[in-house]
Amino acid sequence: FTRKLLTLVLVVQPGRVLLGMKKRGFGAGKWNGFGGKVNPGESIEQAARRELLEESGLTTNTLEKIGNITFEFVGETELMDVHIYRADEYDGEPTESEEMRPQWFDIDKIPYGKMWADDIFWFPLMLQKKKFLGYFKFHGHDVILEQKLNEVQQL
Ligand SMILES: CN1CCN(c2cc(NC3CC3)nc(N)n2)CC1
Repeated sequence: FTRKLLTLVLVVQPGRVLLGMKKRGFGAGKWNGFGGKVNPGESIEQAARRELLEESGLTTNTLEKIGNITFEFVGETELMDVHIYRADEYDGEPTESEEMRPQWFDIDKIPYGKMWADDIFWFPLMLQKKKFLGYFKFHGHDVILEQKLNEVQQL
């Protein structure tokens, strides 16, 4: 298998989380955090900051590494290696971009039915500020065939 480095940033405030409606490309039509690819010569954290700014208009001083999930898709040889961060503070105003339409969601109204199927499993850990390692094997984009998710003390 080859691994593709990807980032995902969740901006969390007391009682609410900022999600973006993906307008095009991979995951279009789903609510998600903000993220993308890691360019050559960029650290994963720098890539996460860049994508947060590009996709939401926000910057942050408090990017906490909280998770790492590997995704396998049946029949594909490229794994997705998603590095997940939490930002508890931010600067700027959530701004729609070409990629994303941002919206705040109350924690008890997170639209899991309109998000990637894995989110319902690890969001609760993210919201409790736990750190985790995960592995999800997908058949297509909607069916999880296998999953592993473990809390860890450090990433
Ligand atoms: C650049 N993006 C960032 C986020 N990302 C994913 C993937 C994902 N599940 C995988 C089955 C697709 N679940 C969430 N929540 N985010 C993919 C790549």
